[in-house]
Amino acid sequence: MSISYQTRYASSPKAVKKYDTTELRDEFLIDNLMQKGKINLTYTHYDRYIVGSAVPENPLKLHKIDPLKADYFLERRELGIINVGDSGSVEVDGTSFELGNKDALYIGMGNKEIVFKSNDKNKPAMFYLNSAPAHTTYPTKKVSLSEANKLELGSLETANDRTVSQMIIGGIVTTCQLQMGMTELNTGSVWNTMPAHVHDRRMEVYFYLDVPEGQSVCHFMGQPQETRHIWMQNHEAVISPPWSIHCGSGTSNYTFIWGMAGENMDYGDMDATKITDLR
Ligand SMILES: O=C(O)C(=O)C[C@H](O)C(=O)CO
Ligand SMILES: [Zn+2]
Repeated sequence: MSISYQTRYASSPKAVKKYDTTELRDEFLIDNLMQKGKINLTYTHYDRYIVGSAVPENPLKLHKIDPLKADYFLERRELGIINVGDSGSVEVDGTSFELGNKDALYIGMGNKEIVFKSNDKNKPAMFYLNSAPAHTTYPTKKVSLSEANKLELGSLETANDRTVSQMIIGGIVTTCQLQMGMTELNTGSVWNTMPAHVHDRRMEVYFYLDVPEGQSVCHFMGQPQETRHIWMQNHEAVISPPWSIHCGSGTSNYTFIWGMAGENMDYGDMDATKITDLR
């Protein structure tokens, strides 16, 4: 089975300032995720982060892709997976890990055969995938949402009452540079990541889910004094360059998965922007 992949090169803030809606979406929006029976990947040149999905009706194997120039996908990489669909499993060199809805799995460098399976092909698992280059092997580990480290942030008064679940993060899982987690907005709250921040030491990707039928999320990006927006639908992802803010406001509450890589593994390493300084 062939895996479909596309490549995204990195853009400078100077260039992005001049992008129109189509150019912004072509460069940063990933709107081909969660297609039944397929593995779709986007290889970005932002910290060589790969974003993708696997939705198995029949078992799907994660083959190497050409830009890796490797013998197998995880020869020099690590992989984070969060299941946003029905139950399924991921087989890692013959060991099977059951993943229910919103369970995560970290797979260390050096594992050769990764196979995605759904428990019921009519109600498939939907595996969201993030991968970053790795320099050593750390143990593969499953993390359920209840095992995550929780941060209660924001308030209903400012429409940003939300729970951040840190899932693939130091203290829970040891990784080379990958971090992943999930942020759930409570009913009545629509703003994520406000006050907004940048972190020039890490890139980030947001994947929006649990967006109700007929609703959308407006994702904000750009330098704090030169912001742009991208309207996003359920199960779409957006690349956030290290120089860009990444926050959003929905027409209802929703959930999103964040994933990051770079040279600083400290989640709290963020340069916040005063809300009133945003332009
Ligand atoms: O709601 C939030 O705030 C977040 O989830 C923030 C992200 O986790 C993030 O941007 C981490 O750098
Ligand atoms: Zn961030």
